Amino acid sequence: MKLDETAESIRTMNIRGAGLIARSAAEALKELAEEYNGESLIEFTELLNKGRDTLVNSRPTAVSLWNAVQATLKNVKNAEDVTSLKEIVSRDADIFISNSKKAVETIGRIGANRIKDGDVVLTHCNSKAALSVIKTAYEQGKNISVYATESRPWKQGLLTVKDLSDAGIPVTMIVDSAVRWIMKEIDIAVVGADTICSNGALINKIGTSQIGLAAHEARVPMMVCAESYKFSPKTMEGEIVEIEERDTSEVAENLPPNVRIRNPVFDSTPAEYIDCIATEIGLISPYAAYEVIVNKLGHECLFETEG
Ligand SMILES: O=P(O)(O)OC[C@H]1O[C@H](OP(=O)(O)O)[C@H](O)[C@@H]1O
Repeated sequence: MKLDETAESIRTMNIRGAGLIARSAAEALKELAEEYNGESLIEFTELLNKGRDTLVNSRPTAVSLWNAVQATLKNVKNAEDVTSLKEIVSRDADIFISNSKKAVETIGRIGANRIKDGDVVLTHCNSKAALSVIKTAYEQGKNISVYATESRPWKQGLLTVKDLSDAGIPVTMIVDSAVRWIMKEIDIAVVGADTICSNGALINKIGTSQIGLAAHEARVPMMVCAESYKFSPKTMEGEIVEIEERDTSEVAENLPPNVRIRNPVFDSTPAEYIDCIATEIGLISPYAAYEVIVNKLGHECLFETEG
């Protein structure tokens, strides 16, 4: 798939889920590099930078996309010629993609340790990292069942219930507004992440903060499942994460013309509602987000887009 097609597929949500978006972006840059048949290092670098911008502008909220292109292009400056630049981008894309897949597996193993035999789990939207945790717990022989939210307006919950059902896990779908009513039956809420801020706040699918609030009220722990590239270095500089608002036709059509619709598709859950974050580098407190950004992602990535 050409880079422009990948960006368009991300925008239209044919490619979706923060981890898959990240891997697809790395793959698109790799293909762009491999297909370059010119001889100018400057022209090649400009092409890659343009590709990076096209990808990053396709969806604004999930920092996984930004971190993926940073990781793929971080050594561009070290290339001496066109051939070495191709090799560098191809290698760094492969490393990112491979580490990303391994991270989802590791998160499954670590997060599953927090799920007990007999637990009733609540999940939201369709997170590969959260599903890795739930499926690993089930594969460990734990007798669990799952409530999955519908996740309006895109109804990603339908993907989740199919996946869990295919794995043999008892699953019940509920509408998003049933979360607080059902919470009394829930032992643990397990959700994914699009972005985690330096203050530990979680940006995830719209409705996640209501789950956090209801779980907090009911003293039900909420575990976030997130690869380290879901943490945002940009928030360390005070950036406020842009919450994507998508086309209103996704919510409803043919309403009277004076009815306004809004379609924010992410929200922010404060750290105080989050029990723990299962990452590939361990189970951490949301208040350790700053350390993950500094130690795992590095300050360097903050400044690479400048100049
Ligand atoms: O990376 P994984 O864990 O698969 O998904 C993380 C998050 O990405 C999704 O966003 P969208 O459906 O692309 O808007 C959901 O918000 C999900 O929780």
